[in-house]
Amino acid sequence: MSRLKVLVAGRGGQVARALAASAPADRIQAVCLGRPELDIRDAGSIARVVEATAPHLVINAAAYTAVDQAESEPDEARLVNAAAAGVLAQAAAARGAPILHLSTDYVFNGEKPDPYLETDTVNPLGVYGRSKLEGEQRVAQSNPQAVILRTAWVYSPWGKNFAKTMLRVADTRDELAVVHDQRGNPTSANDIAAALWAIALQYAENPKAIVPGVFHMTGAGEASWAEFAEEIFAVSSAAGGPSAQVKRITTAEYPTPTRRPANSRLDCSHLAAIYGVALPDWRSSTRSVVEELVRTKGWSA
Ligand SMILES: NC(=O)C1=CN([C@@H]2O[C@H](COP(=O)(O)OP(=O)(O)OC[C@H]3O[C@@H](n4cnc5c(N)ncnc54)[C@H](O)[C@@H]3O)[C@@H](O)[C@H]2O)C=CC1
Repeated sequence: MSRLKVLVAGRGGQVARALAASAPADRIQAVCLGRPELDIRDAGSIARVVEATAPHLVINAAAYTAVDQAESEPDEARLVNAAAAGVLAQAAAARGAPILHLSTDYVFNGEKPDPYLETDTVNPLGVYGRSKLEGEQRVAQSNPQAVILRTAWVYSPWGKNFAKTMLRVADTRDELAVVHDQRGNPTSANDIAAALWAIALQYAENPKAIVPGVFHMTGAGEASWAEFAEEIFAVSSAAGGPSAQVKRITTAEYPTPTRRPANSRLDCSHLAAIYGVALPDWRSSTRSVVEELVRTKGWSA
């Protein structure tokens, strides 16, 4: 194959922007589309775009990601994250194209004391997690070459994310209360993009390289939200950006519309074993994203 043509759905999102910024242009032609040209809720829009772009592979980075808001918009969350994801996967399958589909750590209830394996029982605590879980099932049923990649705690220089929120709040406050009893894997959208391109390139080399299934794909290492915030402020302060004192609190002290899993750490060894892909440690990636945010004052955007 000369150049692999990849359709990326969800253009404005963190992962889609990271994909657009890092596509290896000599080997991959990335066509990144979002609304209004590609609205994945609209099967006609998917059909038109897939016919016009004729992709060899599809990446679904479009999603309804407002975790708390999903509790009051369950139909919309389900439409985007489940039904639409299935239709996109089916449209790819009709062309013989694999789909790389992103999912979430929030498919788990967080009661396991250790990092979750792909074989562990799923049991989402809220609407968002349930809609993403149904999306996994629909995508897998609709495309025999579906690679479902569960990631977590995504941050980047773009869009809405925890790192930007911390810097924005620290710009005006000296102290910040952050929960310390939820543990997970902070994951840079840039690292997700690099991993997705690595898998796509394996397919470009060898069409038999796709191993379908569910894979965990997060930054290496782990943190609580409070530890993540502390690291963000340490890097920011060293780079001359805003920082604040972190007051470690419990989830009970910070109620939200959706319950979050106390433990959402994912074991990523299956991805390493099958695709040879492992994401860097979250601290090194946090450093580069926060330094960029400080350089560009990007937290205010
Ligand atoms: N942000 C996070 O912390 C986490 C994200 N994920 C998953 O990773 C993937 C990427 O997440 P992010 O890039 O952070 O999300 P994001 O919210 O930054 O981007 C999602 C994009 O999808 C677009 N979109 C929504 N509905 C659409 C539709 N009907 N048609 C076309 N585009 C539509 C939005 O406009 C947005 O640009 C998603 O599948 C998400 O569920 C998983 C775990 C954590």
